[in-house]
Amino acid sequence: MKLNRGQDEAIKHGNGPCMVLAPPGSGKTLIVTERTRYLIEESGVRPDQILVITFTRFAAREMKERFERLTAGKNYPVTFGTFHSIFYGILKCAYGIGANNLMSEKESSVLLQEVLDQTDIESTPEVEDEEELVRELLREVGMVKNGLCHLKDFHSKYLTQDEFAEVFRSYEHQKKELKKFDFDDMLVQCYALFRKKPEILQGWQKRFQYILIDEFQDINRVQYEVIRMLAAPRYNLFVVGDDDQSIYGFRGAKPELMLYMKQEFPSLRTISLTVNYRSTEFITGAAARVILHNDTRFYKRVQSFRGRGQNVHVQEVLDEQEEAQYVTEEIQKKLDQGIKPGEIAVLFRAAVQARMISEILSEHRIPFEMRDYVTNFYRHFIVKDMMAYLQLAAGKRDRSLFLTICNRPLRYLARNSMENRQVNFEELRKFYCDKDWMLDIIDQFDVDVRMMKNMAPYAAIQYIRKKIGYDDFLKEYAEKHQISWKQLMDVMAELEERSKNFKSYDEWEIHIAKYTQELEEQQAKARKIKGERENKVQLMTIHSAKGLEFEDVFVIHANEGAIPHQKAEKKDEIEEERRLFYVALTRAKNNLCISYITQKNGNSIKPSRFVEELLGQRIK
Ligand SMILES: Nc1ncnc2c1ncn2[C@@H]1O[C@H](COP(=O)(O)OP(=O)(O)OP(=O)(O)O)[C@@H](O)[C@H]1O
Repeated sequence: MKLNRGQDEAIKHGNGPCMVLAPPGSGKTLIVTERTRYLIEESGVRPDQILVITFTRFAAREMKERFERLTAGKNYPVTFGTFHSIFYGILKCAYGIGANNLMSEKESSVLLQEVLDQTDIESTPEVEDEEELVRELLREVGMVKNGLCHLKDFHSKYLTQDEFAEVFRSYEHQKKELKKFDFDDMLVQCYALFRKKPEILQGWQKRFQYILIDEFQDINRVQYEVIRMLAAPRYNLFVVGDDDQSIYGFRGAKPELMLYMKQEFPSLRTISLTVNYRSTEFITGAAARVILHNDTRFYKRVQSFRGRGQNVHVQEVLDEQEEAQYVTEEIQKKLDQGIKPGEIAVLFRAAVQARMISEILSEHRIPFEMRDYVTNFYRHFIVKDMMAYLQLAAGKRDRSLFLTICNRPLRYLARNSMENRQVNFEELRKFYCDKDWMLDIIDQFDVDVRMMKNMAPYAAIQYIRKKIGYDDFLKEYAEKHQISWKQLMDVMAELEERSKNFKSYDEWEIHIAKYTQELEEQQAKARKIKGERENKVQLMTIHSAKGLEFEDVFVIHANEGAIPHQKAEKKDEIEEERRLFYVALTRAKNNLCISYITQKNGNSIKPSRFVEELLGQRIK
């Protein structure tokens, strides 16, 4: 492979800070491995003094493998790792913490859920269910830590300032009591350690005299600060990145730190690369037309090394079903032409958008692999409410079931009227014996539960919605929390549709347990690092596709509300969505197909503004 001038210059950079700014497919990863080899073999740097940092375990492993292929058989002891793995190693040496001190994502969620249960905080705006609220709050807790923010300066999207502070403090306190560290603590604790113990910092500065970082645009404040301390006093800091591919703002990434570096290190050498070796001209051109609409970016010139290639294809389809059929047929044609399944990717903004395509691919017996977490529909709060009603109808009387739905719709039943593990209507009547109007409500509640006793799930759900008044409750809920009522009705419609397949609650319950187990097993597999992808079509979110490349890429569901995501409103949020779309387009080497739907649940839906930017025209 003949390196271009910019690549050669970057690889052979001497000492001091250097930043390589480069577009997709320009060989950034290649430069990191080549430079590491160069430092050892040409500049005489000791391999154990070199630290190479990436953002994901997958990327770290791929980088290490590329380096090992490059330096076949030499087994240089260079340290490759993610920020987390490296900072964990440092904390391990300093405090002797071990794997049992680390909290898994699941444990963090459980703890945060417990913290929420100890407060009076109700389900809140903008999230669909408790599970999503926990996930979002954990992300916000992480943002405070990763951004080295003061609590008073942080504004939660979901809780008031006081509520968020209460949750944050309580979560941190209980975690400390358990002597546990979560994912983000690794960074914050390392930062605190280096500030408190200069002698420890000096030891690590001596150990890692050359630091190289890939995907630098994804760095957050605390990572930046720790690296700055670690790289001192020599600042042999070599970073590569592309501000247009910064897609982790929602987790606290600060691409502007790339700009900041220029001010902080006046001696910083900046090298810009311009050649894209991955994608054809049609693809790089289409991607460039889209990203030009972002204001906050470094200007870049990009040339394709590959020639014109095939035109980018944009396909309009009626709905998700038709889209999945279309993409599956196109994939089959590619496979018939001899393209390996692993060289084909289907990319989407959110994992739920893979539901239909995965079903149709299975029907056609096309092997595929999903990389992302798909939320379990049965964990949605509406579904949980319906299930609680159905269980009461089936004769169960657990307190938790009563607590779930006793005020959905509002019945004015207080928690302390249900003190026992098992609740019965007689006890409720006794509790409210001096309030006639409450007795009427309880009687009606009792009648409703008995009415549903012999109903099939579909009929029972109809009864809950219309006779008990659950739809009205949802309407009020949507208004109070300013969320889309239509979205809640979509969940209801989907649940009703699914309920038709089951004659009784018991039958349905068995199905849900089996489905949940299968989903969890598939997700546990997906979490493991994947190597071999040759034999399976790759289905993944755009976030997961970062850094990867494929012969053929299908970007599905390119619609307003999906990408840009419906929650993205502010200019910077839209710009991050545009960068995501850009990342998706630039994964393709030869063929790129983008599809959008025109109808969803009977309503018309618009194509993404990014598709219009790509085409250079409005779609009518
Ligand atoms: N000088 C070169 N000559 C030929 N091919 C090259 C050259 N430099 C890089 N490539 C090839 O271009 C492709 C993209 O390289 P690489 O994955 O390193 O890009 P990247 O800049 O890290 O991309 P991204 O930012 O999109 O993740 C790879 O297949 C790589 O082998």
